[in-house]
Formats: sequence, structure tokens, C-alpha cells
Amino acid sequence: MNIQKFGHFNKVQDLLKKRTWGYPCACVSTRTAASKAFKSPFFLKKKERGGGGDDYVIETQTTKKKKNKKEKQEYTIKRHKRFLTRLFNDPELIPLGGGGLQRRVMDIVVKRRLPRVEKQYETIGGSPIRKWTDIQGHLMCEKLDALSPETAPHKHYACFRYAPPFTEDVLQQMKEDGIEHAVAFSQYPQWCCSTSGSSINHLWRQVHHLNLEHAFHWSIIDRWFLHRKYVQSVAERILSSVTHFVNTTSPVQSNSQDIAILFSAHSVPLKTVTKGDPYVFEVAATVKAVMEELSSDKSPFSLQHVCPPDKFRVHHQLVWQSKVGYLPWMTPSTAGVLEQIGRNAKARADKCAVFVVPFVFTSDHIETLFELDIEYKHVAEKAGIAQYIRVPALNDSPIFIDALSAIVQEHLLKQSNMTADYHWRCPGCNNDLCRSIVNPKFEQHATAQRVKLAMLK
Ligand SMILES: C=CC1=C(C)c2cc3[nH]c(cc4nc(cc5[nH]c(cc1n2)c(C)c5CCC(=O)O)C(CCC(=O)O)=C4C)c(C)c3C=C
Ligand SMILES: [Fe+2]
Repeated sequence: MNIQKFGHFNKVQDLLKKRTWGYPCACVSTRTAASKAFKSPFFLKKKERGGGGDDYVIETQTTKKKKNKKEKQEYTIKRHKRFLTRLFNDPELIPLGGGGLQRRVMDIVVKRRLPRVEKQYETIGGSPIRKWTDIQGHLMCEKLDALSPETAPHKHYACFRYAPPFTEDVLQQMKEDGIEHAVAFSQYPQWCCSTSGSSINHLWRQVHHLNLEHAFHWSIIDRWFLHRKYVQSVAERILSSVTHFVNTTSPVQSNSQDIAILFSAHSVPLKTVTKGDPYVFEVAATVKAVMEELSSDKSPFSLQHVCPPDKFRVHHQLVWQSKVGYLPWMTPSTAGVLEQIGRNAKARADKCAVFVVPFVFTSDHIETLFELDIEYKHVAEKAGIAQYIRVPALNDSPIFIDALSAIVQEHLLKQSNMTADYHWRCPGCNNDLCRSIVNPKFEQHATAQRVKLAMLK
């Protein structure tokens, strides 16, 4: 269900040296931050103030309010429609060629899906991705200024693939701001061609369309699924939730207490996996690393003191959420596993506390606030799970902010344009734009990395 993050990009600016670092983050919305309610793409822009209306008589005020409400609703529906339309017409996400056929089919899909998605966003008060992306970017830059004064001041730009702030608008703003070095920092920790890949390819397309090939030097933070601080930030969220549970719940008398940690990742079509996309494997690697952190005696995030093995049995499982459409996607599904846990617990007359961890997203959005908090909670209750606990998203977690700034700092120190994995195209990929880079910043690999301009003409 989400996609806005398909295009998060943040950027760090080195104004002193007249260079800028930009990073695409999911925050910067990787996904399409579609449902965001903000109109202005830059967090630094002043918010517009609404008019007063104190002089009107009551009737007029009411009529005006109604009209305003209706206009606001219409505007929101329009925005959600634009979000879904851009998302479903992205051939790098839904590979139907991107032409007339995709447009015709997806028009129907969007029309049918819109009312439901609309209601979901209304229930959660709109997608908070943009808000969180900007908070994360802002805090990250503050930290970076202290960590890396030689490249300070740093500035972030959020950019999204399917909702404002759109990549093309952000690029124009960066140009106006005089940015020279931009770091495209995907806010999806794990690489997937449908998310980071689509967002970064879109970035290069827009750079070309706007004739900005020579405007910036680029480097990319394309994945960071095993970065120690990121792993620790996820472990810390789990440890806090479990500690709170243990401290506030009376222990089960008969057996030892079962604790199930469900790592709930956004699912992908099986076709993506068989194509050789590394997403599923990178997701699994993060889960293992987090579990190592939680089980190690030496880690400050060890669960052992909170859940001694004689009183608690801690299990973990990687599960997959947010399937769209009828084709086969990665399983087991989050909902299916909750139902199974409910059945097992009943059979053993046991109790199991279930902790659901959102971790391939870096902030709250429709999948956490609606799917996990409402839909799956209901599934869990129906399945008889007495304790269903949704672990908070990373949002403004201080360890996570440390992680973001450390990742950028290390990237700059390394002077490498990308990770080695970025070079490796999925077997069978025939998209020439994939794994390219425009105008790379660091010269040692630059020649080999230059984008094949021919296919863009
Ligand atoms: C249709 C195919 C989709 C794939 C493949 C997919 C992968 C994928 N998505 C995210 C993260 C997010 N997706 C979000 C919304 C969303 N995603 C899809 C479809 C696919 N996602 C849709 C249709 C939607 C819109 C909501 C809906 O109609 O259900 C969001 C939330 C955006 C927001 O609320 O602002 C996120 C985040 C990942 C990590 C991922 C995996 C590779
Ligand atoms: Fe999605």
C-alpha cells in the first residue's frame, strides 16, 4: 500500500564550498507521499495563514465553512487521485510498458481503488510521510553540521515520486539555491527496483528533461540495510515496547510467556523476486541483524535482561504486508500469520504477546497507521490474540537520526559515488537507465558510471 516513499530524497548542502549534497530519501519520500496534505514542497517555506472571517454573520460563516470544507475535500480527493494515478502508471513499479495500455487499465484500477484509499487516509488524518521526512532531514542536518563542520552547513530537500514535493520541482529549487554536490539518499533502507530504483531512475530522467545534467555533481546512498546504527534503532524500538509490556503486564502463571516479534515488510510480487531483485534478501538480512542485536549479551539493546529465558520464549518471523492485486506476492502474509498464531495459542491454551515491527519504512504512513493499527489489529483480536502491540515507527527516534547523519558522513568520507551493489543490474533487466548516474561527484569511478545518454534521446 504505500508508495510514496518511492521517492524520498534528501539533500545536504555544503554552502561554504558552494557544493551541495542531496539525498533522496524515502523520507524524502521514497514513496510517493501521495497523501500528504501539504501544498508547499519545501519545509522551509512559510505556512500560509487562513483568513479570519470574524465580520460575517453566523449564516454566512456557516455557508462559507461548508463551502470551504467541500472545496478542501475536493482538493484532497484530487491529490489522492493524482498520487494513485502516478503510482499505477509507473512502469518501474507496475511493468505494463508505461504506454496507452497501462494508462487505460490503470484509469480503471484508480477509479475503483480511490474511494477506499480516500477513506483510509481520512481515518489517519492524511499521510504523515512528508512531515516526518522533513523532521528527519532537519534533525539529520543539525547533527551533520556538528559531525562534519568542514562540509557544513548542510541542507536537506525531500522529494517524492508520486506526490509533492515532486523530483522535478525540487531539482529546480536546488538549482536556484546554487547547489553543486547533491547526495541522493534513498529513504528505503533496502534496495528494491520498484522503490529506490524507480525513484533514482526518475531522478535521472528529470535531470535530463530539465537540462540540468551539468548543474550538479551527484553521488548516491542507494542502500543501508545493515548499517549498525539503523539496525540498533530498530532494535531499540522493539526493546522499549517489550520492556513496557513486561513492566506493565502480570506474568502468565502456567507456562512461560510466548513473545512473537513479527517483522512486517511491504510485500512485493513474486515476479520481482524471481527477476533477481535483492529486496527480499536485504530485508531478511536486516531482520537477522536486529535479532542478533536483541540476543547479544554485549549489546545495549539486549532483550535478555528484560525477558530471561526461564520466563519468556522469544520467537521471531518475517511477514509480508500490503499486497495489491491478484498475482502471487511474497508470503507469509502478516494477516495470515496473526490468524495462525491465534489458532496455535488457542490449541495450546497459551498466551502469546505479538509485537509487530514496521521496519522497511522509516516513518509512519498508511501501512502503519491504517493497515497495522486498524486492519491487522482487528484480525489479531478476531484470532484471539490478547496482546497485539504495534512497535512504533522510527520517525524522530534519536538513534535513527544518529544513523542517518552517520550514514551521510561515512558516505562523504568514503568519497565513493555509490555502493558496489548499485553496479549490479538484476539478471534480465533491460532498462538502460538502471544503475546509472549522471555527472558523478567522485572521479575515481566516474567514467564507468556515466549514464548512457543515448537511450534518453
Ligand atoms: C502495486 C504495487 C506495489 C508495490 C510493488 C509496492 C512496493 C512497496 N511499497 C512500499 C512502501 C509504500 N507504499 C505505499 C503506498 C502504496 N503502495 C502501493 C503499491 C505497491 N507498493 C499502492 C497502491 C499504494 C497506495 C495506497 C494504496 O492504494 O493502498 C506507502 C504509503 C504512502 C503514503 O501513505 O504516503 C509506502 C510507504 C515499499 C517499501 C515497497 C517495497 C518494495
Ligand atoms: Fe507500496
